[in-house]
Amino acid sequence: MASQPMTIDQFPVRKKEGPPLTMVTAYDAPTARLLSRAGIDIALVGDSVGMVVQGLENTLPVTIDEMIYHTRMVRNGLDGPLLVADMPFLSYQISEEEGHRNAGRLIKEAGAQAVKIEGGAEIAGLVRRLGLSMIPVIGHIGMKPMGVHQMGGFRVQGRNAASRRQILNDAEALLEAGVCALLLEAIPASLGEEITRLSPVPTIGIGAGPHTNGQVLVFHDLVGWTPAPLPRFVRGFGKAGSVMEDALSQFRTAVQNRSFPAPEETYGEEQKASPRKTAKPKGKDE
Ligand SMILES: Nc1nc(=O)c2c([nH]1)NC[C@@H]1CN(c3ccc(C(=O)N[C@@H](CCC(=O)O)C(=O)O)cc3)CN21
Ligand SMILES: CC(C)C(=O)C(=O)O
Ligand SMILES: [Mg+2]
Repeated sequence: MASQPMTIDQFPVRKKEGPPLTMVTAYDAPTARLLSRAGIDIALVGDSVGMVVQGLENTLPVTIDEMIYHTRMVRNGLDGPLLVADMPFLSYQISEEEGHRNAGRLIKEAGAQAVKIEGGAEIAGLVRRLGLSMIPVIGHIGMKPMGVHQMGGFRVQGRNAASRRQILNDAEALLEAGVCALLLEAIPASLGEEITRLSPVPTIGIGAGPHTNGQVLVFHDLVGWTPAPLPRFVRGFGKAGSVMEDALSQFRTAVQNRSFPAPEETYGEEQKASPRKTAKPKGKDE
């Protein structure tokens, strides 16, 4: 259960003391309720919705209107975790003005409390501009899934000296521009450690090793609802996929052998209290 609602002013504190931050993706209200009940710190409405929910091969087709729609649904079920929304592909790359308008929509129309943006030094101007509108930004560096075509697939980043230097430069530029946290994706643990050491704000890692100030995973991956093969950094903490599949096959069997619906699951012609669901004593029906 959520104790104190999570807010961004607690980030510097959680960097220094307390347990590592937990962030999990959510795309709808029922999932938001689960995160809230489990005491997760941050709900991320990720553009991974394109892959995980829409069934696409990458995140590029996701639109700002889809992100607003999903962020609203999450907001409606959320009680406690901080609400962060991803800026999708082409919602901020064309101009700072467009980025400003779209980040503002996620806050104003959808109820996000911060936005997350893939990019390094090239988005520093936008981060500063959003800061002037008091919109908190999480910078997302390392593997940036929107670069899938440039990378030729989803590839671990920062493994050679030049790439490592570039990611460190990006981290420094974002920190200078005033990000409230850094999300580090698919980089060697030693680089995750180095950025965490130089950063005054929390780092949250996904495939960035054990030294970051928090960890994030995609909901469907961590509950065991994503088909194999999974990236190396995923741990399936549950078996939600097989639990739901089992419920579905039980339903199919029960319908086919006519054990469902049973009499107590069936309406008579008279109004009758259901023995399971109402407190009305038996025999007092009108
Ligand atoms: N379900 C899901 N989980 C995610 O973590 C996730 C998404 N979707 N969609 C958006 C991005 C894309 N992500 C990905 C996708 C694939 C790999 C992957 O295949 N990694 C390989 C390593 C590749 C290499 O060695 O360079 C692996 O085996 O870990 C990693 C991150 C992370 N994000
Ligand atoms: C994987 C996380 C960090 C993300 O950006 C997303 O879910 O879109
Ligand atoms: Mg994303």
